Amino acid sequence: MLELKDVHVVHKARSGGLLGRDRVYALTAANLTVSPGETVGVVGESGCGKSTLAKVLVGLQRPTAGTVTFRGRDLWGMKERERREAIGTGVGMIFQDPSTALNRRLPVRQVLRDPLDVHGRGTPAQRDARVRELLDLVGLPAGAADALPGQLSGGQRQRVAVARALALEPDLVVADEPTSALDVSVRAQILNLLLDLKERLGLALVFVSHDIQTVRRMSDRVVTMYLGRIVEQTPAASVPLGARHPYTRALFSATPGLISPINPIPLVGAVPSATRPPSGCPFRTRCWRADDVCAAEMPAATVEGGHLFHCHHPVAAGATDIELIQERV
Ligand SMILES: Nc1ncnc2c1ncn2[C@@H]1O[C@H](COP(=O)(O)OP(=O)(O)OP(=O)(O)O)[C@@H](O)[C@H]1O
Repeated sequence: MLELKDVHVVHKARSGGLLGRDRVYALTAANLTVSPGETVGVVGESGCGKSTLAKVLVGLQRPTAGTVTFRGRDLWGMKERERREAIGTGVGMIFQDPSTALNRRLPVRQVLRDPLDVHGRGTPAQRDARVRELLDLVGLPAGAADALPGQLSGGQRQRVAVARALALEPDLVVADEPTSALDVSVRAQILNLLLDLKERLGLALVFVSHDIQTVRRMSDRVVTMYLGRIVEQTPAASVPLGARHPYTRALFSATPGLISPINPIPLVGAVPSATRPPSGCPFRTRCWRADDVCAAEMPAATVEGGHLFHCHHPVAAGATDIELIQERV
């Protein structure tokens, strides 16, 4: 349904740098396919390019290089009007903070009618009916239509954002940290709503989150990003012990409540700057398995069934955290 091929996004550095020429390598050589009905979870530390990937998927970020194919057509080869129509009706996006994503001056009714009006869907009466249907779909009372977003709770606002994303019956919803701005008490409700809607409507879902436990629980496939690169794609059922990339293992090991809450595999040092990524494998400066080969060459993809990873020295499938910690000593 949606495919990224060798997609790069390079920004000019905000700081400008020497002569203003510094570049930020936000996304490098990204290859990703999203199939109908599947849930893809994206994990990685702050600044690794998760939001950039999400924006590329929903057509909000034009790649510096590479192709984005949506329903068999090159998204950035289309005329602007066609692209807006294809993305506007085919992909819904849910942002982190519903307070900023929704227009505060418009009542919920208009927030939800807006995409229907823009894309000329149905008669005015049919649009009103669709608004009622959408509120019902996300578990809000019909009376919520008259409220301004500011009069709703954070959880209710995010329900409105979910309803808006679904207004035009997309095949794919991309949710970028959809619960991180919400109270802990309502996070589970929003996640369950997303899962429920996904099942009922047969949606594909791309779910970006810092909360890797949740990603693991919600997804069919876990995509690990590091310094702008997709370094591993693992079937969620085999995460974490089946993951082969040392970074995925370290990331999941550091999550309380997973396999080794007491002795996580330590991630030594900080993530290098995205303006000067290391040569070869981007993770090598923090990897206990790295050697000269890792510094010389970016590892090609190894594909084993539905599992893909880029590593010269992958961890054995099933290796325990304790075994990996011992390797480091
Ligand atoms: N418009 C921009 N101009 C310059 N640099 C940018 C821009 N947008 C993102 N970046 C940089 O690109 C890199 C990737 O950013 P991105 O927001 O995609 O990461 P992220 O994984 O979503 O981070 P977080 O989890 O903190 O939201 C970062 O180094 C970020 O500072």
